[in-house]
Amino acid sequence: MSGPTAVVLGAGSWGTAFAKVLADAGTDVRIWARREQVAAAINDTRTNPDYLPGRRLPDRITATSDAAKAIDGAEIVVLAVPSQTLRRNLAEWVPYLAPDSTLVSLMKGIELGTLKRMSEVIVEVTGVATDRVAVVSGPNLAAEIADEQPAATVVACTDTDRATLIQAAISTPYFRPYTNDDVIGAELGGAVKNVIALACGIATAMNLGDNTKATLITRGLAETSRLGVALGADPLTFAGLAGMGDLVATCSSPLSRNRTFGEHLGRGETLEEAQAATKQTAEGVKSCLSIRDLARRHDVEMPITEQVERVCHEGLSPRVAMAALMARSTKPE
Ligand SMILES: NC(=O)C1=CN([C@@H]2O[C@H](COP(=O)(O)OP(=O)(O)OC[C@H]3O[C@@H](n4cnc5c(N)ncnc54)[C@H](O)[C@@H]3O)[C@@H](O)[C@H]2O)C=CC1
Ligand SMILES: O=C(CO)COP(=O)(O)O
Repeated sequence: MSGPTAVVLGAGSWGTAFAKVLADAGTDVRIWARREQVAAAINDTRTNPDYLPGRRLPDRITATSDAAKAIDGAEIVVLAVPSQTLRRNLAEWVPYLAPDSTLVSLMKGIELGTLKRMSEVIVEVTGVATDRVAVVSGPNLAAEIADEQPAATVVACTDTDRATLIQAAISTPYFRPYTNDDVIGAELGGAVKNVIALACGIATAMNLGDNTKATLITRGLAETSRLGVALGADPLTFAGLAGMGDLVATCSSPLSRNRTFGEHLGRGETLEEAQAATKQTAEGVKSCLSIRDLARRHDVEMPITEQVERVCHEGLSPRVAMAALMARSTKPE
């Protein structure tokens, strides 16, 4: 059975793995790659050696670096570029969008300066109604999904029919999507967990143990929920796949780019040294700034995010940051 046609804009590791999920669920998929050589490699070798080496991609996937060709006629338009470049990329793609297409965000970040969530950026740049935008977020480390290891995710959309359409388009024996109408909660869960994963990476490199990491995860979830509720999210979302699920996966996994980036910082490297050592997007490094600003704007306390921002961008030593967290005034849980 053939599903709707889809385009995935962005040939990074999650964009490519997600295209495989769509294809395995019976959807014909085009991938847009920024670099022609990445598109050619996908078409010629059925792999994406730069971002997802060693995983064979289904024949239903084709790739191009021509955005107009890629988007033409697609009913599902999946956005999988780094959060901070979305606005610029999307502005170029608007003319090619089909009138009733569903725009799906895979991105886990908050825009610098505007402090907008990715779905807000999408609505602002394209002018589409909010209910045409869906967010897919959950414990979905790209390499594990590409290896077909069982995992679940959340499809959040205010339009239940669209959420169900996307759910059907990505349901496979190894990928199990749940629908949810809490777009704000799903996006905040995804963005803030990257910052907490940086903290867990820092703690790992400091040789701190599982109690410390469980404390960061749990109190990280508390500050995520506080911000979410202030912005109108359903607190229950944070107990689900897009909240706790993704937080636990990212904070525990050596596959996480954010946690790995945190390890570089925890070993005493500067931001520049850590950046030089990593090729892929660690969204939390920039989003810790916008999340901190969002928290301040809404008068929400986010102590872990504050300390991660200081370590990343103000050169604070991880030991001083950890001591500052422990020295906060005592309070009820
Ligand atoms: N990799 C993962 O396991 C997961 C990633 N995500 C999220 O998905 C989003 C995309 O991440 P990945 O695919 O992992 O990224 P990646 O780091 O593997 O690749 C990023 C992609 O964006 C492209 N890119 C970089 N700068 C660009 C620009 N200025 N304009 C257009 N394209 C540009 C790169 O060429 C590459 O194709 C991020 O927000 C990430 O947080 C979400 C779930 C899982
Ligand atoms: O979002 C992710 C897993 O759900 C991937 O996390 P990283 O971007 O830290 O690799």
